[in-house]
Amino acid sequence: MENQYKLEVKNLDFYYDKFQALNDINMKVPAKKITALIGPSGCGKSTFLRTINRMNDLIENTHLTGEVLFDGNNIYAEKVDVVELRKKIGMVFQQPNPFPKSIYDNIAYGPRMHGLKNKEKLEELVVESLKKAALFDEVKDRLDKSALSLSGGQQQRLCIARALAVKPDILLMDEPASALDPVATAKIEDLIADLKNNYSIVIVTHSMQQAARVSDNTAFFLMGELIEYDTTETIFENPSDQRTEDYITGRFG
Ligand SMILES: Nc1ncnc2c1ncn2[C@@H]1O[C@H](COP(=O)(O)OP(=O)(O)OP(=O)(O)O)[C@@H](O)[C@H]1O
Repeated sequence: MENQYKLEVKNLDFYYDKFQALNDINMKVPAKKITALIGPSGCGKSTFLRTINRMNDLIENTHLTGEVLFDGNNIYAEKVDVVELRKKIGMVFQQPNPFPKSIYDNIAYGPRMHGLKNKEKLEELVVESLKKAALFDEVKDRLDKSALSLSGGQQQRLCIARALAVKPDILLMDEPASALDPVATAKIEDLIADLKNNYSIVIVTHSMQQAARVSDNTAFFLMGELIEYDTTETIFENPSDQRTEDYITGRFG
């Protein structure tokens, strides 16, 4: 049987110094689905997302207890190679953050770092990644131009292409469209829907409309706790917790 769940989070507590930002999170993330994380500002969505590929390791004075199983293996086990892990679990941030390099080099950077030297293979991979991120047609004549010359929406798709180039399994997205206008946002949402066929996606969003539009399952967080996690339809149409209902109907948050 193919692994039904890509990720299994068990009894996860997370602390910034003495402040507990996540409290006993238990959650299973299915493969090749889109899982949205929603909740009011400061409830721990981004913190939770960063625990999934150990980005929080980069923040001083943090610690966690519990487990995050990726394909059944605890990513916090001692022998885990974090660079390899982040290759399999890629991340796209709120602000597009291309390197100040050419479009081509932005995409080629990761594969090169992981040892791919062959020029033709690299080129193939760059083209393939740009196509997957629905950007190729717009940039194919200027791959040698600076990535910073692209529009915000194009830059974000470039960052998605860059994440795809190292062939991840999971894509983590932290409000990937919040810095973009509605047209660019729609493109990113279409792209995310498309990517679901091949990747498992976890997306943090402030926009409940966006969660409702793109995701299969939705998790509602409040003050560091996972209050309710169900199909997106259930969360938005028939939530079982009053706090979820209050949030999605706009009564707080
Ligand atoms: N680097 C940090 N150091 C200390 N505390 C932090 C740090 N990052 C986040 N926090 C705290 O942890 C809690 C959760 O923050 P987090 O950014 O995960 O929330 P969020 O739900 O993603 O919020 P938003 O929607 O505003 O981005 C907040 O109380 C925040 O102040």
